[in-house]
Amino acid sequence: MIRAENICKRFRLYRKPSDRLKEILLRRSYHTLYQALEEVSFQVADGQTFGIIGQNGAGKSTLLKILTGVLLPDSGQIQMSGRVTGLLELGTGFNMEMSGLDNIRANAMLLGMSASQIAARRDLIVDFAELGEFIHEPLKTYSSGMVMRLAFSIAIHADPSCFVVDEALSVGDAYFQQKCMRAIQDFRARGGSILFVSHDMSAIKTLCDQAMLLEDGRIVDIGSPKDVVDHYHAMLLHRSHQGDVPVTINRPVTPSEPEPQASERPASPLAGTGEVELVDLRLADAQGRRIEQITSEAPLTIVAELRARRDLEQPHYGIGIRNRFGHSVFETNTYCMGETPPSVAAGERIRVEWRLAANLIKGDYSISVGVGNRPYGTGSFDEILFFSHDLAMLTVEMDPDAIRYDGYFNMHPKVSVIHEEAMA
Ligand SMILES: Nc1ncnc2c1ncn2[C@@H]1O[C@H](COP(=O)(O)OP(=O)(O)OP(=O)(O)O)[C@@H](O)[C@H]1O
Repeated sequence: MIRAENICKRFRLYRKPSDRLKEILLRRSYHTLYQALEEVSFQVADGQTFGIIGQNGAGKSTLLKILTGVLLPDSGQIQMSGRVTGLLELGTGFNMEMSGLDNIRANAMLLGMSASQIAARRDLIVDFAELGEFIHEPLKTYSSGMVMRLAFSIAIHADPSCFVVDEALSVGDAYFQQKCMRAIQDFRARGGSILFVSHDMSAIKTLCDQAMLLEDGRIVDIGSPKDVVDHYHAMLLHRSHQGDVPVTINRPVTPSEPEPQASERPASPLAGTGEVELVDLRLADAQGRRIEQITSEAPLTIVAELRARRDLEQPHYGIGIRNRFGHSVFETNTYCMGETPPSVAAGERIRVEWRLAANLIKGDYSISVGVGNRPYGTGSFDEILFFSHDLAMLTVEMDPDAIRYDGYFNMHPKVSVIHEEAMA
C-alpha cells in the first residue's frame, strides 16, 4: 500500500550555472523557485495498478523519483508497506566504469537489499537480463537497451511492494519488452501494486484500476481510468483550440470534492465553446425507427441534430464509437473522409446523418460526437466547438446467420484452402 499526502516539491531554477556559485559566495539569491508538485495526495492499495498521466512537465517523473527515494519532497508524508522500484531514468545509481556484476551488487544495496539477499538473487538477476559475457564488462560498453535489461532485472528482483512501469521500458527490444511484461504480470498476480506512467491512453484504460491526471504539479482529476483519460483528452482539445471563445470543460469533479454517486456523475467531460449546441442524438435502424439495440451487420444510422450560435465557415462533424472499456472501435470525421460540408449561418439548425454497418462484436457501445471548424493537417481543427463522449448507448446483439469470431469487428473474411496437388 502507498499513501501519499500533500506532497510538495519545488526546484530552484538558475539562469546560468555560475549563478549557483555566486549564490553561495555572495550569499544572495540568484534563483527563482519552480513548484513541480503541489499538495499531491493519493492512495494505491496492494495489488492495484495506478495510472499517472499528464502532459510533458506535469510532474510525473518528479513524483516517481520521490516515491522511489531518488528525491526528497519539501513537505508531505509518504507511507508505504515496502519498497518502490522501477526503471525511472535509466541507470540512476549505476557506475559506468564498473561491470554489470559489480553494478548489480551496488545497485541492489542502494535499493536496500541485504548482502545475503543479493547473493541469493544474483544468478536470477543475471539470467533474466540475458547479457551473456557482457555481464563482466564495464557498463560504458553497453547499449541503452542492455543497460535497461540490467536495470529492469535488478528492480523486479529486489522484492518491491510496488513497481513503477514507465516509458523507460520502451528502450528494450520487442523480445525483452514482452519478457518484462510477463514478469510484471506475475508480480501483480502475487499481489504487487504497480504505478503505471504512460502517454498511451489505451494502455492506461486497459491496465489500470485507478488513474490520476497531473497538470502543472497539481492533481486535476483522480478516479476511474476511463473518466480521467476522457478529462485529459478534453484538456488537450482545450489546449489546441485557437478560436476567440475559449473551450470550457464541463467536468465539475475535483479531488477535494466528495466523489458524486455514479448516477450523478457526468458521463464524460463535455468540451466546447458553447457556440454549437447538440439538440438531439438518436440511433435508428433501416426503417428509421429509434433504437437502442441492433443486430450485428445490420445498417445503423446515427443522427445528430445541432444548432450553431455563430457562423461557421468550414464546419466539420465527427463521430466515435467506443466499447465498454472506453476503447475507440471506430472514429472519423467529415474532414478525414474528404467531405466539405457547407458553411453554417448563426442560428441555423443542422442534421448530420451517419449511415454505417454495425458489424461489431456483441456488446455495449457508446457514441461520441464532435464539431470542429477550420481543419488543418491530418485531422486537427483550429476550433473545437463541441466534443463529448458517451452521449448515447447502443447494444449490439449477434446476428445468428453471421460467422462466429472474436475481436472487435466482423471483417467479412473470405478463405481458400488449397491442397499441395492444386498449388502452382
Ligand atoms: N532537477 C530539476 N531542476 C529544476 N527543474 C526540474 C528538475 N526536475 C524537474 N524539473 C521541472 O519540474 C517540472 C516537472 O518535471 P517532470 O520531469 O516531473 O515532468 P513529467 O510529467 O515527468 O514530464 P515528461 O512527460 O516530459 O517526462 C518540469 O517543468 C521540469 O522542468
